[in-house]
Parts: sequence; C-alpha cells; structure tokens
Amino acid sequence: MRVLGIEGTAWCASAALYDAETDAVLIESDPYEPDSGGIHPREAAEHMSEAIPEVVDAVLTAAEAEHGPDAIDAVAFSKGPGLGPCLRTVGTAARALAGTLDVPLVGVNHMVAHLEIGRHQSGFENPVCLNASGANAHLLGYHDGRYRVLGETMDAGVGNAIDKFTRHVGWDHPGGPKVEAAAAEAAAERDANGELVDLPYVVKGMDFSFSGISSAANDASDDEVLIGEICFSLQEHVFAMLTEVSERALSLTGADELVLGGGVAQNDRLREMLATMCAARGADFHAPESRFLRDNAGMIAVLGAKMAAAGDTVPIADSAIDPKFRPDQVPVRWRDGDASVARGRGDGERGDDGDADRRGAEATVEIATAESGGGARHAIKRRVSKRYRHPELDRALRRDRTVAEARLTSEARQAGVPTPLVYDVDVPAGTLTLQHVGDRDLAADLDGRLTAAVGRHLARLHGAGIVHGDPTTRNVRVERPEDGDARATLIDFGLAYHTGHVEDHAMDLHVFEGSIRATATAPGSLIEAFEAGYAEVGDGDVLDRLREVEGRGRYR
Ligand SMILES: C[C@@H](O)[C@H](NC(=O)OP(=O)(O)OC[C@H]1O[C@@H](n2cnc3c(N)ncnc32)[C@H](O)[C@@H]1O)C(=O)O
Ligand SMILES: Nc1ncnc2c1ncn2[C@@H]1O[C@H](COP(=O)(O)OP(=O)(O)OP(=O)(O)O)[C@@H](O)[C@H]1O
Ligand SMILES: [Fe+2]
Repeated sequence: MRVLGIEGTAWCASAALYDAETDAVLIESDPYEPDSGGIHPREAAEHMSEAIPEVVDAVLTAAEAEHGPDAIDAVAFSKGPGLGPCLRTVGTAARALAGTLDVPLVGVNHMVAHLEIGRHQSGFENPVCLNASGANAHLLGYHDGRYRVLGETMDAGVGNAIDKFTRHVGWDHPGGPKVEAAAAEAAAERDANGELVDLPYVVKGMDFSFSGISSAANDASDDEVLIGEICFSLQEHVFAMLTEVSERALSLTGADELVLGGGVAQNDRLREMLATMCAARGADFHAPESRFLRDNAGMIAVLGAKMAAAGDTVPIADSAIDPKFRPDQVPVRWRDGDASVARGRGDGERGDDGDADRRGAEATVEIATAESGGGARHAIKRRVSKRYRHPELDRALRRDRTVAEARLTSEARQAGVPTPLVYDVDVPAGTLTLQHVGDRDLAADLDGRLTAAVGRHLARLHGAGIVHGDPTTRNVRVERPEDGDARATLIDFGLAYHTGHVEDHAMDLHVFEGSIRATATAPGSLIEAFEAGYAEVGDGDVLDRLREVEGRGRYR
C-alpha cells in the first residue's frame, strides 16, 4: 500500500509518500517562518493555502513518475489538533485529492502520529510515549483500546514555553534550537558545579506545569542574568521535569520501553537525559530521526497506512477537521485491543511481595527486619541520585522531598489517615526508615471497597489541608488480614504539600483516577466507588471541581 499524507496543523506545510512494502518515506515540506514574534494564525493560514498545493503536487508527481497513475492507494491528513484555518486548508486539499484519485480518505490525529512513528521505527510493542512538541506535552500509553493520557502539561506546551522566553529576549521563532545552542555554549564554559538560575520545578504526579518557569526565565533576563546561563538552567529544569514524569510513567505501568516524539525531541540534551534515565532502569529508549520529530507529513502517511489497512477510513461527509482533537479520543483500530502498556500490573497479580526489595521512580526500597521490636519489618527508602539531572537540582529535589515526606507522612497520620510510622530520617543521605505496611500495592489488587477507602483517606487528608501530590495505585499499600476487612494505607508523600485550594485537592483525585484508567481492566466501577468514598467524608466542591478539571482537558 502507498499512502499520500498531508500535514499542516500550524507551521509546517508538508506532504509525504509512504510505501508500506519498502517502508520508504519521501517528505516534501515548506515551513512558515514568521518575520518577527511567534506564529501569527492568519499568516500561517495564508502560508498553508499557498504551500499545501505545491508540496502535494511535488509528492504526487514523484509518486506517479515512479509508480504510474495508480501510485496512491489512500490519502491521509492531519485532522487535528491545530489551528482551525490551517487545518481547514489541509482538509480541503485532502478531500479534493481523494475525490480526484478515487481512493479512501484517512483522518489522522497529529499527536498520535507523533508517537506512532517512534513505535513504528523502534519495533517496540508497548512503549510509554513522551510527546515533546511545540503546542503540547504529554505522556501516553496504550491501554484498553486507546492511547491514555498518563500525564500532561497543565498549561503551555513545552516548545511554546521555551519560545515564550526567546520572544521576550527578542530572538526569532523558533526559539528552541537557539536556546539549545546558547545552553551548549554556556555548558562548555561554565564550572561543573556552578549554580543554576533559580527556576520553579513543578511536577504533580505525572502532570507538570511550565507557566511559572517561562515567567521566571523572563524575569531573570530583565535582571540581566547572563542569557547563556538562563538557557542552560531552563533546559536543565524543563527537561528534567519531562524525564522525571517519563520515569514515573514507566514505574506506574511496569513498561520497559520509551519512545519520544515532537519538535522539542530534536534537542540533544533532552534525548541525553531520557537515554540516561532509561539506561539506569534497564529500559529501552528510541527517538526517531529529526525529519520525523518536527511536524512532518511522513508520520501522517505512516499512521494513515496502518489505519487504512485496519479499515479505518472516513467518508468525505464525515471528514471534518477538529482543532481540539485529543489523542485519547481516537478509537485505535490498528493495534491489538488486548495489548496494554500496563503489562503485569493491575490485573489480579495478587501475590504477596514478601521481602523483595522494590524500586520506584525515585527511590529504592529495601525491606529489612528490625533486630529489636519482635521482628517487625521496616521499609528503608533511599532517594537515589539521578544521573540525568544536574547535581544541584538533584540535591535540592532529594533533600526537599525527603523532608516533606517525613513531615507530611506523620502529619497525615495525626489527621487520621493511615500512613506508615516514620522511624528515622537521614536528610543528607536522602533516606527514610518507615514502618512496613501492606502486603502488596493497590495496583496488584484493585477492588471497589479499596478504592472507596482511598477516597475516604484522601478526603480526610484534604480536610487537614494537605494534598498527597502523587496518589497513584502504586502509592497505596493493601493488606487483607484473615480475620477482617482489607485495609489501604497511603505511602510516598514526597510530593505532598499544604494547601487549602479546591483546585489542588481536585488534582489529587484526577491523578488517582488517571492511574486507574491507565492500568485497570474495568475502571468505571472502581472510580465510582472512589468518588463515593470521597463524598462520604469530603467536600462536594472538590468533586465538582474535578468535573471542571476533566472538562478543561487541554484541547477541549
Ligand atoms: C499541533 C501541532 O501544530 C503542534 N506542532 C508543533 O508544535 O510543531 P513541532 O514541530 O512538533 O514543534 C515545534 C517546537 O519545537 C521546538 N524545537 C525545535 N527544535 C528544538 C530544539 N533543538 N530544542 C528545543 N526545542 C526545539 C520549537 O522551538 C517549537 O516550539 C504540536 O505538535 O503540538
Ligand atoms: N512503608 C512501606 N511499606 C511497604 N512497602 C513499601 C513502603 N514504602 C514503599 N514500599 C514499596 O516500595 C515501592 C516504592 O516506594 P515509593 O512509592 O515510596 O517510592 P518512589 O520511588 O517514590 O515510587 P514512585 O515514584 O514510583 O511512586 C512502593 O510501590 C511499595 O511497593
Ligand atoms: Fe506537532
């Protein structure tokens, strides 16, 4: 099968020919380059209407020269997300071409295309996918017939966050490559132990935020901090956040493959951090070559061919574009519906984990038997140093989280939330000695009674003005005593903090429900029980806000 793909969601007018038999991809692109500032939607749309016919024509001519008049078997186009006027040009061109050639039409989700190209090239079965593009940033994993959003930016896309800073200092679009060059130059000159510019580092579970970091970088430049130093620190923070959430996603799902996509993925420092993180965990990492990372029609044609082969084509009448098209709205018909990123997790793996040492995303946990105290078991949690991140950032994060975890685990317990006793804290070593709780993680033993209990525990925690910050099914321990009801205990308070804001409380619920949706076989009833448990003890406003947070989904 040969598919002609068309891309033009924002800046890159592109057409491509994909030949599924030879796996060859020919791409013809014409980028829009703003004279000043960022992307102007009207100028971008004008560019598309001129450039799309030209790139399509070039690819079609090449295809027909080689394969004759029946060169094309299907036409695939970016249906969204993106800028409405640009998408409309792409949609119109695709419909006209499919009509003239009398071949089927395929509407492709641009975000899913950014990650499927990596899966296609790597041959990985069930990777976690990190999309680091201009207007977006999210972690996806295939589960139960869809690409689930495991985590995403709460505000700006990663490229846009960087470009916001470069616009402020007067550099032309796109800013990412210029920041990379300035950071590399500064890195070559700076003292390895030189201080970083102080920027916010915001990770909540597997979600993250960039809005504060762009403003802080802008302020630093107003304060005349050396620009190379700001670029260096900006990259160290932003990419460490993306690497950390990727590691959390690998840890939550149990996956051992990561693929990277999106324009920002062309950045060597980001790739280096992800490769270092994966190597340390024994996971495989793949980033496609640059021409498949930035916006391009090659990825649209490759996914278009998979979709067409699965019969996933659209009649012209149903081929409307969708500027807010989310990746989790796509029913995935080209993959095995039983496959899951969460292999071996959440599906009745009820075994006792015994005395096995565990490894989370941040820490190693050693289970030891205390010499005194009648053989009670302890969990010794060490926040290990992460080689991918800058030593100064690494020290600060390990220190702050160890302190927070010790303090908030105890405060939560005082508020009546089941948590382990804290026996000892060694801040310089990043080590906590905790009471051993539970026989297994909730991920391995999910039921509605337990998720209801988690709902009540979180409500009580919020009532005390604390949020957990990372309440996933791996951060709840379960115990089933022979003579009583199952008990759930919350662990891992490293991202916990004090707050009375309804929004922060709702984010906790959002994170917990996301971890269930991404791993459980029948999430609906588990989530219902969880919310009922929360409603029993907690504040109804938080549940209302949760609905709002969900409805707000970034492209809705
Ligand atoms: C919806 C669609 O239109 C949108 N496309 C998009 O954002 O273009 P993309 O090619 O994936 O990414 C462009 C971004 O990628 C950044 N970028 C390019 N090279 C970079 C580099 N070496 N380092 C950091 N950022 C880089 C640019 O600064 C720009 O912000 C998206 O995928 O979100
Ligand atoms: N007090 C404890 N009692 C029993 N098991 C524990 C305890 N603390 C941690 N564990 C086990 O160790 C694993 C990792 O611990 P924890 O979640 O605290 O580390 P982490 O590195 O922050 O993990 P992640 O970020 O992946 O959630 C847990 O999923 C759990 O199985
Ligand atoms: Fe893109």
